[in-house]
Amino acid sequence: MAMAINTTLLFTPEAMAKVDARVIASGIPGPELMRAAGASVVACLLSSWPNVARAVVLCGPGNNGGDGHIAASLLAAFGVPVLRHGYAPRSGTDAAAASATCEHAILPLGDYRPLAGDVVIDALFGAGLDRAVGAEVAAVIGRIAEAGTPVLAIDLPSGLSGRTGRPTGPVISAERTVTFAGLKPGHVLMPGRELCGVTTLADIGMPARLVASDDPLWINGPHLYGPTLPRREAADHKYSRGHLAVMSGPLISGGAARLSAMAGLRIGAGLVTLGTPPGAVMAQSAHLTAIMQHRVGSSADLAAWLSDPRLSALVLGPGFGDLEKARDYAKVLANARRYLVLDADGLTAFAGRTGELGDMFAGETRLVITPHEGEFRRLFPAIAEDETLSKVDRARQAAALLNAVVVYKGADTVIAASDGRAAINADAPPWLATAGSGDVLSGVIGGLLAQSMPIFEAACAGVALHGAAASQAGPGMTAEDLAGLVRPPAV
Ligand SMILES: NC(=O)C1=CN([C@@H]2O[C@H](COP(=O)(O)OP(=O)(O)OC[C@H]3O[C@@H](n4cnc5c(N)ncnc54)[C@H](OP(=O)(O)O)[C@@H]3O)[C@@H](O)[C@H]2O)[C@@H](O)CC1
Ligand SMILES: Nc1ncnc2c1ncn2[C@@H]1O[C@H](COP(=O)(O)OP(=O)(O)O)[C@@H](O)[C@H]1O
Ligand SMILES: [K+]
Repeated sequence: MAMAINTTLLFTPEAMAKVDARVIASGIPGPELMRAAGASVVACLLSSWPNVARAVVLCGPGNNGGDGHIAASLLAAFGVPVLRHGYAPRSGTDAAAASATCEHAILPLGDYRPLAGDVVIDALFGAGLDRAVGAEVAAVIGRIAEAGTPVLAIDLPSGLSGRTGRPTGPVISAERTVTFAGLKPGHVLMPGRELCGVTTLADIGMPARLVASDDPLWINGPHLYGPTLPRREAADHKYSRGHLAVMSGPLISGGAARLSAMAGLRIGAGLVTLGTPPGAVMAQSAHLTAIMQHRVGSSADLAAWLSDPRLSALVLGPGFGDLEKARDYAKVLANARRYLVLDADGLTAFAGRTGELGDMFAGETRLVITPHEGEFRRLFPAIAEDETLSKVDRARQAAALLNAVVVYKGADTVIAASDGRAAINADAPPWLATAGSGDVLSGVIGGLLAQSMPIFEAACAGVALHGAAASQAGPGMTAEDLAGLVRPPAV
């Protein structure tokens, strides 16, 4: 039978509980899963800390604790000194059976004092955590952090929500985390990703067909967008590869639009034109070679330009400046049924007016918005303030409100569509946090839209390829370097 880890879907704790139930109902007993989970924890511990002096298993009352008991008994069998501190399992449960396999007594949690050479196995709470940990757990978390004792977390560091990636209160900071069958949002959303340390996904013998979920939530990657990437054909000519327009701001802030336009060209749009206000045309000309210009000073100019049907996608916002004009242009673009990437000033222009923006772009989804945290808060204050919502929930709600694809940026960029599909991008390097890198992203997405990629897939691919270019550039990268390194993958 094919056993599996699922490396593309993300499973909320609720979705993973359904997987568990399905697997057990299929005839694989819970204790067997627990034994495999405990064994994978031991394998990780012994390969990462081969010189461990003492393995200290902190065990909670549920199945997370059960995995810890299995690990404790295996480690003892291997001759590793073992200590168990924590709570007794509830009687009659799989965790109780697991606990009975270990002869070491369970000492009170509060009695644990870290020693040099200890490695802590955190088996207190995993997917079942639903509130802040109590004072006793908080105290031991504090002592471990103070002593700098390395922690290997089972499933999730205790105190971290697997759904939101946010701590519910005091939280373990792990060096490594071993989780099972599939990642949870909490492993990739910030700050969860950092609190987990290095996360390993272990195969515990669940049949592949059962490691599935109805929730359309993925890790971002080519499994989402690969089949829809623009294909290069021998008969291609520049017009067949799409025409992207980037609206330029005034003289003082034209660089942002240039970065965006350069990225659009690099990602493969056949033509890229700056729509430039008359006062900035000369200055832009001095900087441009492959990128063309068209004079656009008013909504009427823009509407006239859009009579060219080849102009299929536009970017509006980077360095744009004039908020009223941004609103007018967005309306013209919506009426002309063009694809629009709205970024930066284009987003600020609609603060307090998201209803208006959603109405403009009703019907087939043609709008992508790319807010960073500040812009998201400005646009959707009520959603942003709701502490019960994860970043995925927030992006999904915003997407549904606007009938748009939302690219909610950050170290854990979330891409969400109005139909509920969502992806989390977890591998962008931190040196992307540099002025102008967001302008490059809007151009990448715009360039892919101009090449007729479907809108959600274009946004996912844009975020992934933007991150890949940054990884290639390395630390010290500037937005100019980044725009120069963006490339379409070979298809
Ligand atoms: N998915 C898989 O593939 C597999 C999963 N497995 C493992 O199962 C784990 C999930 O087990 P689980 O459901 O028993 O939950 P777990 O995290 O042990 O919590 C236990 C109980 O603690 C309580 N509690 C909650 N918060 C609390 C707080 N702050 N302070 C105090 N108490 C708190 C709450 O009970 P309550 O007190 O509310 O009645 C809760 O029910 C999973 O993480 C993985 O390690 C593997 O064994 C096999 C394959
Ligand atoms: N710590 C980080 N790790 C990875 N990517 C990041 C990080 N911080 C920001 N980014 C990415 O860098 C880009 C910054 O965009 P933005 O904030 O709009 O910058 P700017 O307005 O200067 O262009 C986004 O793609 C964002 O997701
Ligand atoms: K844990």
